[in-house]
Amino acid sequence: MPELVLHTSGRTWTLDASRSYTIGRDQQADISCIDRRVSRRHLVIRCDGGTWVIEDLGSANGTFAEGRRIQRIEIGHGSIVRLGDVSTGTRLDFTEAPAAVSDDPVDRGTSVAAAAPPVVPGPRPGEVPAAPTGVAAAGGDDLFRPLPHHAASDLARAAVPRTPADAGDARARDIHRSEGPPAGPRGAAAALSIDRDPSGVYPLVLGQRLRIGRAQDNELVVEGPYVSRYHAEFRPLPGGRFEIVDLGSHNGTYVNGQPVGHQLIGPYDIVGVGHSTFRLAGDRLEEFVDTGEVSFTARNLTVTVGRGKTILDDVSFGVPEKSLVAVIGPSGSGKSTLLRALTGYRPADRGQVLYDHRDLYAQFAELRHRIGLVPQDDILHKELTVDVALKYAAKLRFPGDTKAAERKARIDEVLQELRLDVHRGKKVASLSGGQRKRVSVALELLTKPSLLFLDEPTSGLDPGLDRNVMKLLRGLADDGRTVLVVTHSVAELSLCDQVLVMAPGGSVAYFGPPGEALDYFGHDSWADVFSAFEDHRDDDWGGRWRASRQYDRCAAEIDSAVPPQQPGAPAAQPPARALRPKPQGWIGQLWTLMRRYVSVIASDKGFMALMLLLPAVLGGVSCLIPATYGLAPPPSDSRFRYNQESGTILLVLVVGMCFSGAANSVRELIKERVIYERERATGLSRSAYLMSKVIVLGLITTVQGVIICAIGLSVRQLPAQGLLMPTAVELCVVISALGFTTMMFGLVISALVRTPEKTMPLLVMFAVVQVVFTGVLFRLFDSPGIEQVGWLMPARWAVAGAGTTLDLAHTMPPWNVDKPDDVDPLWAHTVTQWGIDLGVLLAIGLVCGFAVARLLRRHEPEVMRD
Ligand SMILES: Nc1ncnc2c1ncn2[C@@H]1O[C@H](COP(=O)(O)OP(=O)(O)OP(=O)(O)O)[C@@H](O)[C@H]1O
Repeated sequence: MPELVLHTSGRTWTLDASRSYTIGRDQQADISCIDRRVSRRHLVIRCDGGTWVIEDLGSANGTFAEGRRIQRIEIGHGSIVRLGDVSTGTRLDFTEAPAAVSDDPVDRGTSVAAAAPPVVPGPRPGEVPAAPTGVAAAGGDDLFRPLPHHAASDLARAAVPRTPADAGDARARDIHRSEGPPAGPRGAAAALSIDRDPSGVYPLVLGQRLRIGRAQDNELVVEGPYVSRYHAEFRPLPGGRFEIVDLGSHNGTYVNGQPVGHQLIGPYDIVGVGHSTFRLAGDRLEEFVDTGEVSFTARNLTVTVGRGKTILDDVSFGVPEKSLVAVIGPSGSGKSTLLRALTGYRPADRGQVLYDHRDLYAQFAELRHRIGLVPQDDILHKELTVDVALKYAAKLRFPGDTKAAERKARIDEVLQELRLDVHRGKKVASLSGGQRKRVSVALELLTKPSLLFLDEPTSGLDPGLDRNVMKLLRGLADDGRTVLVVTHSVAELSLCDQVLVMAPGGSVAYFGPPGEALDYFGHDSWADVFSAFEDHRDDDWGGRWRASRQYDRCAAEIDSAVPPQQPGAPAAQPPARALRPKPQGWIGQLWTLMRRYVSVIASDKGFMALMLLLPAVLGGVSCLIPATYGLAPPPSDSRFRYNQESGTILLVLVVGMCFSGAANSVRELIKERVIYERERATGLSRSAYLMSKVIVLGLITTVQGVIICAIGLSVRQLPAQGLLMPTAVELCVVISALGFTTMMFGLVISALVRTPEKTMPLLVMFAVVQVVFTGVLFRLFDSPGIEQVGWLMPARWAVAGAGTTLDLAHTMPPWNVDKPDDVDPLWAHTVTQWGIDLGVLLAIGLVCGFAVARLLRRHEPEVMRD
């Protein structure tokens, strides 16, 4: 009986007549295929009474030969069969094995491969041409899985899978490797999806582009909140190769986790667009949509702080897909540290976090879009209504070309899913703790993350709400997400699939089903377990866990997640360029942030009133100072030569503006630090964020400056003419500039402190220091040390600027009556000096801006720092 040779997707099997072969997507199939259109057990090939036959095993999409669906046909040399689709389905070509082969099946297969490359028959009329030769064809073998070990050994005796002309193929791969980017992340990425079925397989027509995006007129429509309408394009290159080109997408196109503008794609490369990843497989493109059915594994995570103190100790566990995992443990056992390590906020010093076999730290730029994190504190502006808060969040996270209607539709969907629609018009501040937590979860769900982390979502909630929130999380996991929740509450652990128990010292004490946990510890209640942790803090809880039989089960899962190309690789940092926001998004982000900020301010009527009242009062109190000549010098016919009060009035105006400017901003960063941290991790631009504060607060402060001046100067006599402009206008410019700079100082304080309470003492200190350094109370110039410190003070330069306009040096009495011309050089009544004073004042503000940007960096997820 002649042996039959099967050729498909660049591979060849020599079939032995003494046995049958199943083909299907099932890993247990003799020949396992990953085309999604192929059923798990699609067909069987066997030799029946001396004739080779194919029998469809009731496949969903059918088996086709000669343009029609078949149930059973005889096959032989030249037969062509397609699986799943009549013209584009996976193609099987059959030829007879060459006669001159050795008796040994393995040798036989090898000799066929080496000596006689299989002859694949040409297409019949109506057939799509066979896979293109050359590079694209070489990648085609990936459509078929490596055989499971048991099947491989079994088949080695009878069917020898091999690529067409192995040597030539190897050469083709070498060419790919030598011409592509260096090894590293590329190799790591090759592990992706090898054991997953693609969600879709699309034919690539040689010479034709394939555009990917949300819009329906793309050749490949990809849905998702992170996909732009026209996102990226596979472009053909000579030689059957393809490059991926980003079409200016909002959230980027990634190759092996790194953002690219355009890049040549080889068969080992993974292209990321939104929640989809693509891989070239011969003459087709495989799509893998992340629907939450992915593994998530922590391997040997270790975090050390200070002088080598370990706060997370070799933590390993593997989270099954679509599961709810609770992390519990006594206070200080490293739960928050673990969460920060798992989400990339503070990567572990050693170890790996593997998401779908991909290194999260190395590929954070792309994978961050798959992660949702609900921190302990709310990540919404409490002043806004639920609807408005979600609207701004969606604007910041979705691509710029997402229509308002699309965003609204997603918001509606999420609100409905979390049963929040009835609360959508309410202010976040007016919601209960549990409802607020739901809104935070809703915000994170907007972008459909497949992994959701929550840090103590039930803290402060009563047992009923605790249960409600945990049930919500259970539902989210069931709907196709992996949810990991850090919690202090053990009441609802039974709702979870797994529980990770952290022990003092940051090691794992247990990981597994919650129902088996108490048995493992040998206690009746969690209170007893936690007491045992407390009483035996120095015990080796981690060692005990690793020695347990439950650990073996867990270890196997962890090992299976390791990508083969990068065993034991240290946690890598992503390249800085990966983290820079796209320039085209900057203006959009700034505009949205400014609008949101104005909405937040406008929604607080009390605060708005105070903002207007403060300068009005400060300007008003300056009017109470009795001054016959106001801010002007006494007239020449007066009996007075000097106007002492002019300095006092100026001091009150300047200090009032200092206080007002700094007070505007001193709480503005600290009060929304958690929101900033979270948004930064989702791609918010630091400079756009800072600029939004500077512009909005700058405008408010300028208005305040005008109010102070309008009230404070309206009742005063002023010198008839300023240096460049009318005196009042010139003074107003300087006072407003002072407001801007002190506002920037306030931002420095706000970025510096760790708690809002610390802002007030610092604000008071700042204001008092400014009073001292105005240069009006005592002589500052020619006082070594003090003079130089004064140069750092905005008030010093503001008084100087106003002083040049008013010619304060000659209006106020001299410091030394014997030397009336020994005047402050910064007060010289010249246009140049006015320009210098104003310039330095603004320059201090600018320096403050850089300082704020630097300080903000400290509060960002470590992987986002650039
Ligand atoms: N940056 C740091 N420097 C020094 N020690 C730190 C640092 N961060 C955390 N720690 C210490 O590491 C340990 C673990 O802290 P972590 O906040 O992760 O614990 P936790 O289990 O979340 O605690 P809790 O349940 O009280 O929130 C604590 O002892 C903490 O003091």
